[in-house]
Amino acid sequence: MKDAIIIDNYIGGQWKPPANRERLESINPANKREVMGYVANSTDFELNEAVYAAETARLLWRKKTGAERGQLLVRTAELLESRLDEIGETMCREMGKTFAEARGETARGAAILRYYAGEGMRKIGDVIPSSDAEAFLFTTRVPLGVIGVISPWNFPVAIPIWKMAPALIYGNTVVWKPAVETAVTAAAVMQCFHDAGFPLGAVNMIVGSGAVVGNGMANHPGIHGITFTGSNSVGKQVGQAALARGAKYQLEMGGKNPIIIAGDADLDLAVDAVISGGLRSTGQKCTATSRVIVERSIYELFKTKLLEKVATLKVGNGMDPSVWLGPCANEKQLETVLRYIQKGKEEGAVLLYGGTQPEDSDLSDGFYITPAVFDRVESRMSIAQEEIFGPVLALIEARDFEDAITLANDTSYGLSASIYTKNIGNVLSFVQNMEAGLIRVNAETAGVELQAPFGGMKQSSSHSREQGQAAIEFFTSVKTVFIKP
Ligand SMILES: NC(=O)C1=CN([C@@H]2O[C@H](COP(=O)(O)OP(=O)(O)OC[C@H]3O[C@@H](n4cnc5c(N)ncnc54)[C@H](O)[C@@H]3O)[C@@H](O)[C@H]2O)C=CC1
Ligand SMILES: O=C(O)CCC(=O)C(=O)O
Repeated sequence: MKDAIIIDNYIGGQWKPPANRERLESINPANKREVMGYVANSTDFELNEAVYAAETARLLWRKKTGAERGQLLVRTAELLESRLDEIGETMCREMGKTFAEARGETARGAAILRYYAGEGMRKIGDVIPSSDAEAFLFTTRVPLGVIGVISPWNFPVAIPIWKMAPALIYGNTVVWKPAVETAVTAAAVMQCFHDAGFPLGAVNMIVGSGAVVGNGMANHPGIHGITFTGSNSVGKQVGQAALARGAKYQLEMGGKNPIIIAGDADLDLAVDAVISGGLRSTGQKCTATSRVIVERSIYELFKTKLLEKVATLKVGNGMDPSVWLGPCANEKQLETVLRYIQKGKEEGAVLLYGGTQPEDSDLSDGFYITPAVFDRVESRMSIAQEEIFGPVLALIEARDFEDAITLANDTSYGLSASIYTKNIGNVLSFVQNMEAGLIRVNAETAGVELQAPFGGMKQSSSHSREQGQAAIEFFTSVKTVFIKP
């Protein structure tokens, strides 16, 4: 067990304790007795200080060239890369995903920073023919100002970086509120920005509860744009607060992602995709597979193959290299998963495998759950409609391919979806009819590429897109310029 560390706020280029000296605990979900950090329980006081620092910094920051801003992002990427093991271990111990996944996510953070460093050198406008022969008409883009970033615990490095890197490269300054559950990992990321030498106040971090700091950010008149990833209920509150005061907002929220296994699919590959997409990170991805829609002709065979493989997955502490599935990230999440497993049984689905807390005494202090496979799930059931955010797979039988598409769309969410088939007609029908922002053919439902737009349809997002060049739409305003001699 390592010693717990103190996590302060980062404001105007300095680490500062909260004025009230209050702390919250961030604990290791693999062993709830291990406190990872005593993290700031900040209030509006620190939030105001950070917004002021960001506001003061923005006038200088926006005057730097894209190349100058990009150099700082590259330096941050280098620092993150030089600390992959350290940050990967902190993440694994603080939120439970395996060390390999945590290290991979940290490397992804570095790749995102490099990508956006390059954005500093790309075009930010268009020349448009004017109706006046003497005039020059063009568009340019300007930063929004101060950006509030509210991030969750499930991707504590990648998500904040894919929000902060584009915010910064396009000339905005940032106030970031990470999830308390992963504030120790967040501080390690923030330290990379600090060590890279960003101007004082360009990036700030305030640690505290969502109800106080997160809500305070959504309502703060000094925050010009707010980008959020998390639950639907909170996302909607953030969006409404921002709308009410005329600020720009971007919300990435839940998913209930389907994978369709068509009658002609390669079943071994499909099983691997369901396991990887549904159970990696203990199912705690908004892109995780949760509904497995299988055509009747191969349903029983697919089920047998899936169960065989699921039974081989080792549950345990993610720092053990032989472990495939770490604990749920926190106690509330474990309780949510257990509640849905109970509800699934009550509503008539058949629990074929898992869904229990392991009996192994070594695991008794962690938030562990064995991966669950439900059979005979019907689309109306809660486990087929509501986001669980855990290692729970719901098998749904489809009469035929058309029925599979109808079932796949039978949800209020529309984040990601995938299909396994060899039939080009099935592929085209899926591409045309699937209501989701990210659709993948012969691949798992998770697997976001940093250079491509990412976001959902229906209730999954505010209909905006993050990542890739799509990020410029949120983090800048278009200015149309007409010049006449
Ligand atoms: N889309 C995604 O990637 C995520 C989805 N979720 C979903 O949300 C469920 C609950 O997880 P939570 O961690 O409780 O999500 P959450 O939505 O409460 O937390 C996400 C972020 O919002 C902040 N927040 C909380 N209340 C706030 C408020 N009133 N105003 C502004 N910010 C606030 C949190 O501190 C955190 O930084 C999960 O079971 C899962 O279904 C959770 C995390 C990520
Ligand atoms: O699948 C991914 O890599 C991204 C998932 C995500 O954005 C999320 O869970 O919030």
